[in-house]
Amino acid sequence: MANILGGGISGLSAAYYLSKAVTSPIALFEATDKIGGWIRSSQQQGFIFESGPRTIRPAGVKGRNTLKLIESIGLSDKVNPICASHAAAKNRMIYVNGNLNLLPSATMDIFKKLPPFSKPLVAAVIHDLTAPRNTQQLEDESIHSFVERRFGKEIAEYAIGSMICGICAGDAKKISVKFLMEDLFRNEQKYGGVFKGMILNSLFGSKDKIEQIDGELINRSIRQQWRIYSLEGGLQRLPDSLCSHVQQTRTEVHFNAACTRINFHPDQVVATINGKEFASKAIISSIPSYKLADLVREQHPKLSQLLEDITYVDVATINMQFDKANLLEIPGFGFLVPPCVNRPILGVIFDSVCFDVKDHTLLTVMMGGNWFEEKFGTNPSEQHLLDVAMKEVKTILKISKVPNKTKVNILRNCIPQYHVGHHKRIKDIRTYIKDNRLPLFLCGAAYDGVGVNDVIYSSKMAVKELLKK
Ligand SMILES: C=Cc1c2[nH]c(c1C)Cc1[nH]c(c(CCC(=O)O)c1C)Cc1[nH]c(c(C)c1CCC(=O)O)Cc1[nH]c(c(C)c1C=C)C2
Repeated sequence: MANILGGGISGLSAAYYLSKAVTSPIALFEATDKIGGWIRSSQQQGFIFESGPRTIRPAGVKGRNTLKLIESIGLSDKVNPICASHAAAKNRMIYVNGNLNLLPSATMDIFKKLPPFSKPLVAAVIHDLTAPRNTQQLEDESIHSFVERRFGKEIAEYAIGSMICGICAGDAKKISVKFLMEDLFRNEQKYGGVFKGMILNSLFGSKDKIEQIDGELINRSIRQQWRIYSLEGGLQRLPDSLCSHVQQTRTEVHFNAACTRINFHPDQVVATINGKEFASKAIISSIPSYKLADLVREQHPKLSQLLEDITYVDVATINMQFDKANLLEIPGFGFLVPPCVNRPILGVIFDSVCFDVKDHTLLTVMMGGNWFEEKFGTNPSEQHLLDVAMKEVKTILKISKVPNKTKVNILRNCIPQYHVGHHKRIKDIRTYIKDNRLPLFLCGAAYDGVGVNDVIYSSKMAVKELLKK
């Protein structure tokens, strides 16, 4: 039926959705000896170190879709939720002007003047209501320039600059507004302002039909007001369990099976893997776009170029475990450092707060992203990255104790960057595939969202598309 390339969470999800719909055997090819992609949890003397993603959001259609999948593979009782009243859900900070500043968490906070902002956040609403409409009908722009025009410079620099770091380790001055705020961007174009658009849309706008996904775990997440959740034993339990599940439902998972070429023929598509040819009716690709670009270059150079134009960044994550509890002055999710502050780190996650670890303090320092090479060169040593991380922890969190255990992870090309023009590029890629009738179905982080929920949902959509043919 179809061969699947890539054994990260997206490829495994594709195998899961496909195996639910068809009875023929499915083959999944993973280039390395591990499944799970960037989701990697390791046990260190009883503590869990996550090198990549560690939590998932339950909200929205994509969030509910992931909960449904988790329930259906029997992981409901392994979910560790963080509810609305938890410190990790309420306290998020940004480091500006030499201080950790709590971001507003309650509605009434928008009327208060909270540093580092020089005015109450309600001033940003007034700014939007009074700022002129952009007269040029832009197809796209950077999220920084859009937010600066509509809500003012401080919101763009501090709030959006750091948020984009926390989501894709990217530069808000390069990332497309459509990455996070497509509806708000359209509101301005249609109504002249974001809030004007929100009000008019709620009164007169047509309501889009939202996919209904129900389930016991979803109901529990709503009842208990989950904000984020992790899994007992670490997030890697998700790809591990998904892999066991699909292996029991007719999917053959091949390890150390890197694809080196894809050849499209009139009635089949052939993937060359370790020198052997594997024919199928279709291919679902969940591998990074730059890797897929190499595989199709010979037959489809134009498609290859479009795929190659999606750039990726490197992120270093440094896990630290201190043999002492309560080293943090303010318990919370952690803090982000906006790029305008120009420090060598992007942020720090307070893992011991998020995961209720008593007696010890666990942190993860995030570094690099869009600024990896600028700050650390092309090939920094693990020791150098660790030294920088420890120095920043000492300066910002005033923790001068030496960590008992550390782990440095350098994640090369881990997050795709949805730069201005990304949506047009993705449209061009899909148009090319359609016009050339290629039996190629795309999922993964490169196209329609970089989060765990996004990539699982992208696999569901890729399978849906394949089954339509
Ligand atoms: C390896 C670093 C990652 C950075 N962003 C992501 C990864 C994997 C992906 C990501 N992180 C967040 C989102 C938003 C939606 C969501 O699914 O929650 C996405 C797509 C939010 C987020 N940011 C940080 C954390 C711990 C989370 C929760 C989700 C997760 O566990 O990844 C902190 C953080 N992430 C990055 C940086 C630089 C950073 C800074 C403190 C980059």
